[in-house]
Amino acid sequence: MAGTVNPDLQAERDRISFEQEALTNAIDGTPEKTEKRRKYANLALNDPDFDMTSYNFLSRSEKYGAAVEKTVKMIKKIGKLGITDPTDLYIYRSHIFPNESTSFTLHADMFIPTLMGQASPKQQSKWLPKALTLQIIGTYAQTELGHGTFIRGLETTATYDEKTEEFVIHSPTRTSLKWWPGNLGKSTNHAIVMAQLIVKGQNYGPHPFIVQIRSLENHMPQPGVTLGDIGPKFGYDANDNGFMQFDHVRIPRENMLMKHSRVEPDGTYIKAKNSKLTYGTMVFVRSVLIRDVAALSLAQCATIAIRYSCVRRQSEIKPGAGEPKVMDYRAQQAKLFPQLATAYAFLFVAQEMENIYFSVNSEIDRGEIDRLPELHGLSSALKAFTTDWAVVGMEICRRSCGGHGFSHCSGIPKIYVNALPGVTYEGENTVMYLQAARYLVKCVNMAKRGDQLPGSVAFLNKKPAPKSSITEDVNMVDLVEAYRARAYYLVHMASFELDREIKNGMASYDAWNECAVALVMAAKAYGHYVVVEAFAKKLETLTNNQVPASVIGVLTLLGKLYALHGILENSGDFMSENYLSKQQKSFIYNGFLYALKSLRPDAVGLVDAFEFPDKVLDSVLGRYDGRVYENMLEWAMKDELNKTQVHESYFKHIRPFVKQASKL
Ligand SMILES: CCCCCCCCCCCCCCCCCCCCC/C=C/C(=O)SCCNC(=O)CCNC(=O)[C@H](O)C(C)(C)COP(=O)(O)OP(=O)(O)OC[C@H]1O[C@@H](n2cnc3c(N)ncnc32)[C@H](O)[C@@H]1OP(=O)(O)O
Ligand SMILES: Cc1cc2nc3c(=O)[nH]c(=O)nc-3n(C[C@H](O)[C@H](O)[C@H](O)COP(=O)(O)OP(=O)(O)OC[C@H]3O[C@@H](n4cnc5c(N)ncnc54)[C@H](O)[C@@H]3O)c2cc1C
Repeated sequence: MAGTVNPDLQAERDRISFEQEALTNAIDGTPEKTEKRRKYANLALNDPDFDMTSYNFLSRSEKYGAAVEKTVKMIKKIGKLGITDPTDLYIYRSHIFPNESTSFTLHADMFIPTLMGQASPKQQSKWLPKALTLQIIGTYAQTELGHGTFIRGLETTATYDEKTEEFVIHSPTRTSLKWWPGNLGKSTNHAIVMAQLIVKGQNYGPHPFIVQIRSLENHMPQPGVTLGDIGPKFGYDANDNGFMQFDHVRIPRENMLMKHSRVEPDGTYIKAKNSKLTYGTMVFVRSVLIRDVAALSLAQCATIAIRYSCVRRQSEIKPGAGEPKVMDYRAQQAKLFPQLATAYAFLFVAQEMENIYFSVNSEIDRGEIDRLPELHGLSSALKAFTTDWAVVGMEICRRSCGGHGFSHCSGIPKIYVNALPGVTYEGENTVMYLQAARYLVKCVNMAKRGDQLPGSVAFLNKKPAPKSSITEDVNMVDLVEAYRARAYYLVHMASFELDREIKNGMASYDAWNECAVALVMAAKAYGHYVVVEAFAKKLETLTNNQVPASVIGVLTLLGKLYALHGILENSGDFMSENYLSKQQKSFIYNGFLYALKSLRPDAVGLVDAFEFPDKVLDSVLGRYDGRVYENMLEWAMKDELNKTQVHESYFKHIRPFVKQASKL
């Protein structure tokens, strides 16, 4: 019956043990934040102007065209509605473009943040009003055909000409072509270009420059600029990731973004307090990705897979007793509940990362840069750790939907391919782990000298107990301590290996490469520890804020499940040096099984609490009403192949072939 909820799903909702609204508030951060999210989400969702053809049935060019059309409509609405706060804008946008790029994604997420973080106040007053009102539309053009990771290896040059007080932007080689920048192929007319700054023959390294790349009149490339789209990709269809070549393009001196370092008219170079401040936009996006790409994408896939698993019936548990919901198979719970718990864990650690980002950033704005290394180390580790696990988890969710998980009707492929490049962009994950490890190794040496380490690395100041105190009644405190111990030992082990190679006469750079396996393991263990600890801290905060006990109860189970699952998956680490005994390992295993069983009745409630609207999930399998079978056929009929009964290729190829074959 249309309009009613599938009784199997309704039965799940009827037995939820906790106060769902309070949990939703905890996910959002506060009740006020929930209210705000709902307000801006509903503005987008209830607007008939944004009811467009389903994304899944469009060609790449149509997807791009639809994105441009929707983007322009959205911008007009934003003006009318007077939405200005970045978070409100983000909520509004993400309900119009769920798991898709807008034509101005890079403009909003990197071009404007770069102007805010890298331009001097005078430059900001010139460029920001134009950017905020879309008189200019920009992207962030750093990566080249030959170099993405190694920014110091970029080949694009910005050579200062003192006579004209201009920079000459040039692409000297084929590998220096800018390659990948989002929205560069077709949409934008300006770019922040990262180029090697050359003044009086001296190279001062990569710096940001603002360059007009297309005419504001007819959108044709500016003289000396060659532009295009880089072609089809694994996903990200609506985004016109592009290429760009410069042939001695002149820009005024004032177009170098000069908040941190400057070039005076006479060519005098004034260097930044820390040259890595130039990389600030990447740190910002890495911090944001943890929630907006890793946590939310995984939470959406878990929602789809768990709802569907409560509607899907298959096989038998007890012979002859009928087909159970696939959610009732313990093996299905063991696949999906850890993904659900991970989504929660990533949402909570993202809240912490956001607080740290803003606090360190305001210190930087005051000229205090002491905490920059921690911000870089932590955001690198968490960006890599959360995106790595999110894509693994999303694939597990997809498989848990059986065959239908492979269809776009599940909604999972779209979410997955949108999140997948998060493991590569903004710093390839292995490279990010190694950056975090670089910081951790330094911290070990500082701790050895007796320095007190800050925030997330303070754990390196105190040697953990040699044995875990985990008992049969596993609790969050012991679990956090186990993760702390694992991170401590793996970081020390990597640091020890490095020192040993160097003492044995190896050059430090070769030793670094030799020890990369241990260093990556150490950074992963650090990321894992930070996530588990953030979960425990969130539980503490919620308890202190008198959140209902039912919510604390179910979240504690989820927190434990996340931590227990991680130990089972990495038991070698935890059992080395007998930190965890065989008996304790059995406590962990039993605790895991207990958590699966205990969470089962609340599974649907726990995903409903995320409040992803159907329009965002765009999933027949994960519909709120659970009416999956009633809608699959209708969905499939939208495909172009179903527009005619007999495809034209039959007349062109099959019929002539069959006719000919029948004559033989
Ligand atoms: C948190 C805020 C929440 C806000 C909420 C408000 C809501 C607002 C809404 C916002 C919208 C959100 C939307 C989210 C969706 C986002 C989608 C965006 C689409 C993204 C598209 C993709 C774009 C890109 O990919 S851009 C290109 C990115 N490229 C990279 O990341 C390149 C990676 N490489 C590097 O970063 C470096 O080159 C590196 C680190 C690998 C090495 O650099 P190096 O120059 O070779 O340096 P090295 O010699 O190794 O190190 C020297 C020294 O410097 C330290 N270091 C390096 N980097 C940094 C840094 N960034 N900061 C500080 N320190 C740094 C390094 O550790 C060394 O230190 P020492 O050991 O002490 O010498
Ligand atoms: C969808 C998408 C959107 C993008 N958008 C933008 C954009 O808007 N603007 C922009 O400027 N760029 C953009 N990029 C580019 C992106 O930032 C780079 O691809 C990314 O930083 C990785 O760099 P790379 O491609 O050079 O990888 P590589 O560095 O070539 O990586 C290849 C392999 O080498 C390994 N490796 C490299 N260096 C090291 C090392 N030091 N130690 C150990 N292993 C190493 C890596 O781990 C990886 O396995 C985008 C990319 C994608 C996929």
